[in-house]
Amino acid sequence: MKKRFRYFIILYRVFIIMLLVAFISFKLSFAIFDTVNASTSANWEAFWESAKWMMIYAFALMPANLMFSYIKADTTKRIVTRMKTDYLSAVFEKNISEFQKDNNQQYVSAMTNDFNLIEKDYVEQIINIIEAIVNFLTAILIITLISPIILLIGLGIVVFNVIISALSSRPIKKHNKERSEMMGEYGGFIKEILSAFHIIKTNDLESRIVENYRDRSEKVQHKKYIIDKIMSYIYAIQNANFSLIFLVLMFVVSYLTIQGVILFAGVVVVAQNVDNIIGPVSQISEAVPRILSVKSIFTRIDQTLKNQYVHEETLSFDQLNTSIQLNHVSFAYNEENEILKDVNLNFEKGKKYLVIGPSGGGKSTLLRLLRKYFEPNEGQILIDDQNLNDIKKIDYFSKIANIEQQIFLFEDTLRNNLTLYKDYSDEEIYDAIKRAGLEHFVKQHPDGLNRLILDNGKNISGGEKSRVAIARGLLNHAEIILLDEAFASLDPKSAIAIEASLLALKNVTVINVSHVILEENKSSYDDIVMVKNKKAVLMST
Ligand SMILES: Nc1ncnc2c1ncn2[C@@H]1O[C@H](COP(=O)(O)OP(=O)(O)OP(=O)(O)O)[C@@H](O)[C@H]1O
Repeated sequence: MKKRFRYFIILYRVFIIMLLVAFISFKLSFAIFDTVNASTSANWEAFWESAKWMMIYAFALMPANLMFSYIKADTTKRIVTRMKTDYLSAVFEKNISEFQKDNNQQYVSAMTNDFNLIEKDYVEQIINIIEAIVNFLTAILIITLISPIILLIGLGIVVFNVIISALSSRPIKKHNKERSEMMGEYGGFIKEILSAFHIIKTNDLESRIVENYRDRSEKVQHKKYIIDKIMSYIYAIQNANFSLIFLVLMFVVSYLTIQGVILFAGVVVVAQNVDNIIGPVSQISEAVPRILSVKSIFTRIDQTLKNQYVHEETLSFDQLNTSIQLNHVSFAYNEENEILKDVNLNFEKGKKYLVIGPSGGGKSTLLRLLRKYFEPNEGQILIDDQNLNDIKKIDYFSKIANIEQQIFLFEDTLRNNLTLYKDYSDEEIYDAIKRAGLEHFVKQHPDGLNRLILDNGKNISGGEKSRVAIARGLLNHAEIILLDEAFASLDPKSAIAIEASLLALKNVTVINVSHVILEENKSSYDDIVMVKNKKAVLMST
């Protein structure tokens, strides 16, 4: 979110069209001046000529203003879309380990509530300020040409209002920050109750949840009420200020007319342009506190995106040649609880390993280290003698397949869920489908590979989901397949068949964490790893 300036380069379009509007307004003002002047001096010829130009400029102003509104809306859309897209890309820059520690709701909240506020209170207000400045300067120029003394009054107004704006933004800033945090938690709560829908209904928890929701909603609404209340005080002060400005300006103009410094036509033009002094000052006074109040939201968003731990990865990785070696590896998620201590293991290329051990013993943790989600606190994981920490994620991830019990499916076709949007021939896809035991599933549906998978696989069974994940891994031609309870939701017959096909893969290293040992395939493993009491040791099969 740093270097926000680059998002606003596109504002040149708004600026150009605004200059056009300002130019026409300028010409219109002087056409009015000439028309009134001609009428007071009873010069018909000059009157018709200037009246003609007055009409031309007045009509030209309509399409110019329309174009301005269009460009303004289009520019806002482009800036906000770019900011949102960059935000999501920055989220994907986060380390997996740090992302897992965070509450995901903060990202959801940033992409919804925070960006709505940024659009309304930041982007739109910056555009309003450009519009206001151009209008203000045009009006000042026009009035200065009529009478320079009014320029001094105009500048006085600006200074006064900027001070008021800056002072009034302070309380709003604090409340906006608190509201944004509150919205994050509120969104998390809503997500939670919707995902626990069936548990709430079957356990008769509706009234409790509704009450809890009402309390939280009340707090959120109350915060908005406080912000609105402060904003109304600010607007009231500003309105009083503007009325005063109008009176002062009209007093000065009337005085100068009596003194003979300004013509009557000048009074008309000043009156016509007073709005363009007061309006922009009002717009700027309203926009500045809103823009400043968004600063806290940007700070919060920037913090959510920051990786606490940054390690530069320098090594490329094309293929596994010999082994994956754990050298005195120790790991803890937090200081109190060490999960693995001084683990030494060697996974050889092409061999098949079954990882077993008691629940909570650290099997999945071992896999997470091998998947490069986390780094060992001590010791090293060496991939062909190169430290896994230094290997580029993009290279490494393209060579491993992760198959887990929890499988994520996109709301898209079966084909895209299998290929993960990469290019594979139909032959390759059908081969993976066959080996993963998905043939019947594909054939039974009239749309075949184009059948639609709904909302994370709501319309398919757990076993079918597992097979999709396995087919993905096979299709990816991964060199290292890491499985975590991948067969847990399969019937024994399918589990045995799929496990056997994975164990038959040549040159592919398979590390399978599983509670269940399928006796039929046990002897096809090269080694069994027991993870227990913070240790991981090889046992013979
Ligand atoms: N992200 C995490 N943060 C903190 N502690 C964690 C985290 N993930 C796992 N743990 C803890 O680490 C220990 C090992 O967990 P792990 O999931 O590796 O065990 P496991 O052997 O795979 O267990 P199971 O067979 O039940 O899946 C457990 O005590 C668990 O509570």
